[in-house]
Amino acid sequence: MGCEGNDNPKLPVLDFSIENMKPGTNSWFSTCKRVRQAFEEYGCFVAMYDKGGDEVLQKGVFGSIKELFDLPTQTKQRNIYEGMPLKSYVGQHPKIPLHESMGIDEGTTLEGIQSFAKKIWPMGNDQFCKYILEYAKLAEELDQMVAKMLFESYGLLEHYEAYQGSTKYLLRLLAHKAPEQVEPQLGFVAHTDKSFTTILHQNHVNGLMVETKNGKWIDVDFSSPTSFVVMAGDALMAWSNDRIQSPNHKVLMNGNETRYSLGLFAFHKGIVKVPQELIDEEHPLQYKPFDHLALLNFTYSANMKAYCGV
Ligand SMILES: O=C(O)CCC(=O)C(=O)O
Ligand SMILES: [Fe+2]
Repeated sequence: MGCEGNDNPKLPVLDFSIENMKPGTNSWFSTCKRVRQAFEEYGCFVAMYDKGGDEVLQKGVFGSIKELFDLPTQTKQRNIYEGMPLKSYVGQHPKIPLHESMGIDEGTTLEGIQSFAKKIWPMGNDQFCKYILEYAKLAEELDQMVAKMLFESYGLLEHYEAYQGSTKYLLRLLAHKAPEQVEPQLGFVAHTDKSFTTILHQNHVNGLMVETKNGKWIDVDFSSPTSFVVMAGDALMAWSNDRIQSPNHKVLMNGNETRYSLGLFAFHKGIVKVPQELIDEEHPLQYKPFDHLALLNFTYSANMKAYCGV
C-alpha cells in the first residue's frame, strides 16, 4: 500500500460490495486486513458501497439538504445547542464564510430526524425525514461493517457486540458555497474528528483534503454516488493506543457550485478503554479510560493527550 516518496499520494479505495462482505470468506478476511492497513497508514480510506448508487435516494437526499440550507438564517438558527458546535447550526462565521452546517442528534433514528425537522419546519417535513433516514441507515450499516472488520483484524471480534450496542450517532449536514473569487478558498478549517469513526458522503463537488503522516495534503475524490469516506476519529486513535492516527482534514472550495455533504459521527456511550491486547512493549499505554460523549462538549480544538493522555 505505502506511498512514501510518492509526490501525488491517493487514499486507498476499498470495495464494500455485497460479495466481499460475507463474514468468514477469503474476501472478507482480505478486506478486513486492508481496512486495518488503510486506517494505520492514512487514518482513512474511500469505501465503494454500491447501495449508495440509488438515483432516487441521491436526488432526494441532496435536494432535501439544499431545501434546508436555502431557508432563512433565522430559521436555521432554531437548531442551536449552546457550546456544542457539532450539533448546532454553524454559519456566517467570518473565518469560514462559505461554511454552514447543522447537527441531528440520534441522526439514524426516525425520532431524532423528526424532532430536528419539527424545530425547522413546525408542521414537520415528511419528505426530508424519509430521505435523510434512508441515507442515515445506509451510512450506519457501512459504519457497523467497518467496525466489525476492524475489530476482526485485531483479533478482537468480541468487542464488536459491545460497540454495536453502545453507539450513538450524530448526523451532520453541511453546505459549502463556491468561492466568489477564482482562487480556492478554505471552506472548513483543518481539524480531527472527535468521533470513533466518521462516514462522509457528498454530492458531485469535491473539496475534502486529508493530511498524510508526512504532512502532504491529499485531494479526496469521492464524487461518485457509490463513494464514501471512512475516517478515524480521536476516540479510535485512543482505543487503538495510537496505532491509528485520526487524520487532519479540511475543505477547500473551488469552482462555482455548492458542495453538500453529510457526516455520520459514531460516538460510544460510556467509557472507552484501550484493550489489554493492544498494549505491549512496543505500544505502552497512551490513554486513560475516558468518557467519549463528554468529548462532544469540547470544541474542535480539544486535544486527546490533554483530555486523557497517560
Ligand atoms: O464536508 C466534508 O467532507 C468534511 C466535513 C468534516 O470534516 C466535519 O464535519 O467534521
Ligand atoms: Fe471532520
